[in-house]
Amino acid sequence: MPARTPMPARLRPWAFPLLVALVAGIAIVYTTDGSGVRLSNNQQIGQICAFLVATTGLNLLVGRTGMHSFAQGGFLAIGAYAFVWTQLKWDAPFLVGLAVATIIPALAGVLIAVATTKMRGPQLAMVTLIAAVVIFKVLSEWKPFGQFGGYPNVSAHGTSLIEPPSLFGWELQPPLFGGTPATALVPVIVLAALALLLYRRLVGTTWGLSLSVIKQSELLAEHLGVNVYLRKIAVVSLAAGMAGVGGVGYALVFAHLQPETFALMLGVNLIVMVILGGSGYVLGPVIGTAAIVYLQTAPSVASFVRWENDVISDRWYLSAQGLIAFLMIAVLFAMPAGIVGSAARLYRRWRPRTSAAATTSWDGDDPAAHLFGEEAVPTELVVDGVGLAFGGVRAVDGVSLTVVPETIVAIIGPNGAGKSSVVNLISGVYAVQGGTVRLGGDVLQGVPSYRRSRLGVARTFQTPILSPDLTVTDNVLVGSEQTALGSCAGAVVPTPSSRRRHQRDLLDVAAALELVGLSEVAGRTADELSYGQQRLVELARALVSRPRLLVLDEPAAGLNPTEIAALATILERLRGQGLSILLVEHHMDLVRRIADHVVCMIDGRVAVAADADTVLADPQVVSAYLGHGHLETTGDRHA
Ligand SMILES: Nc1ncnc2c1ncn2[C@@H]1O[C@H](COP(=O)(O)OP(=O)(O)OP(=O)(O)O)[C@@H](O)[C@H]1O
Repeated sequence: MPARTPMPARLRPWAFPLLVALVAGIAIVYTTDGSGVRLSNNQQIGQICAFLVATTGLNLLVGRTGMHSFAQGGFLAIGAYAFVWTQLKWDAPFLVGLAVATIIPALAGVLIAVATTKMRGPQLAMVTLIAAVVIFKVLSEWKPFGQFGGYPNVSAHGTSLIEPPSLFGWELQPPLFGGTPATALVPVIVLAALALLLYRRLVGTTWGLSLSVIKQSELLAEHLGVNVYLRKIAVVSLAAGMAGVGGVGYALVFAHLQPETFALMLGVNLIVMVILGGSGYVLGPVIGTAAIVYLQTAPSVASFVRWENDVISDRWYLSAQGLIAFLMIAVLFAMPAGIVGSAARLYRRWRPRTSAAATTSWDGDDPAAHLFGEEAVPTELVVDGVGLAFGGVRAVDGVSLTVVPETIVAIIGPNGAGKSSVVNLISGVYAVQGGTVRLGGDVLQGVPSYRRSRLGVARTFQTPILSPDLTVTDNVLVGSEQTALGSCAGAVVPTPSSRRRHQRDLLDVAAALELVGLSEVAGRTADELSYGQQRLVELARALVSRPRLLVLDEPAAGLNPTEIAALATILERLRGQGLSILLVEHHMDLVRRIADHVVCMIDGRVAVAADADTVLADPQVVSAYLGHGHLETTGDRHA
């Protein structure tokens, strides 16, 4: 097979914006041409673009954050009504109307996100479904809003046709008559293009990547410094604002509001568009939205339905909606990841793996010194008399230990001794029941995990938690310092400083990957890696936040002897940089080699604490291990 020429790295970031600009340009030229363009074609294109803004926002929720919301149709309706209000009541300029129609649904999104913050899965979906119904009822039946729902040219209903707004002195004519230039479609197409570019930009930033982590594990997200509560509110609000923009597009295309358009089915349709196209992929909603809008309005579908009624059966009436539903079920049955998702998976199977390249490679001297050299603040961890009980089980009973900078402390002990519970108390999974935990001058107890992470605590888990579809680089990048507003604003509107920060983060990722020996696989997706490599990705992710304390829960579990030796070398290098390292470990060879101090726990208490040789020779330790397994564990307990 001839070698494929990869696109030059310099051009790669421009490929997608150029493609979007090209397609948008063609759509604009076509719809504003006027001569002979069919009204139905213009309305189809306008409707696809209007809905696409909403479905792209929804993709952030469904595809990225794993939150299934039926309220997006309701937010679109709020945007449409708010825009029409500003036009008919205030005679406001177009951009003012657009801003109002974005902000009001975004605020409604905040309300719904706050109300549903503790809900997940079906419960969340149900509440958003009810919200969609309530929004529809209020808008269509409450008089102040209901008056905007009308049908053009039907005097019995009165008419609420919106006068064409003007933008920069340019009248935005809706596609109401065939053959006229539909100038109103220009902003609608531009807004759809901007929504796609925003999505694409957002998901590559630390802020956007954190959404994928929330989908994977909220616990992990908290441990990476993400305030999950605020981030979910932010993403629901952003998606709702985008739905509002979609509503403006809808009002511009049809120049009036037809209340039944915004009924519950709209929310259902929007979510189906995302899933059918391929949730989590930028092109998913494009394909899904275009396919469903086309099918719903295509004359060929109507003809088929007529043919079915006339020829096959007049006893069974197959509606266009019914036919589309059948088609969708068939497509999803064949392609569970949606059209784009399944195509992407096929492509990945076929693509030569060498094509995956890192965006930034490491060409410095010492990656450990890059990450920790200048800014490292040696910090001592002091755990003093902490306790934890689960019902009647005392998992941790008055445990005290200290990790001074530039040392590795290992906690060993038989299964169920309370080792992981101590780690969980330090990282904030559980609240301590008595005792204190301090890192340098900072008191950690009572502080949520995301703040502990920002104070310098980084940890890995017994079983690695990675986002399988993301590249190794992205999986590590998400460990970079997470701040709330700054990173969101920088993600939405790129500034020179946010760009510099992103470049710096990518360089840190390259350094961390070099340090753990994974530079070669930086561009691969996490699910292409071996188990041992996945553990090292977790370690790299913990390192890019430049922690002061590194806590590792059984880092050698599942690794082969060569990988364990490599891990030992990495940890020794990190110790050399002044880090305080605490690890829970069952591999005694590793403990013997690297631990400066060993704490053996038995039944929730510290039984012995000293250097490795002393602890491993202690009769209590020997008998506790003999009771539960082997002390000289050279193999892998989990294998
Ligand atoms: N979430 C929980 N709910 C109830 N009991 C728990 C929970 N987590 C731990 N325990 C109990 O607390 C005790 C200590 O468990 P822990 O996982 O801390 O032990 P460990 O030393 O880490 O064991 P292992 O080496 O098997 O990981 C055990 O009796 C365990 O059953």
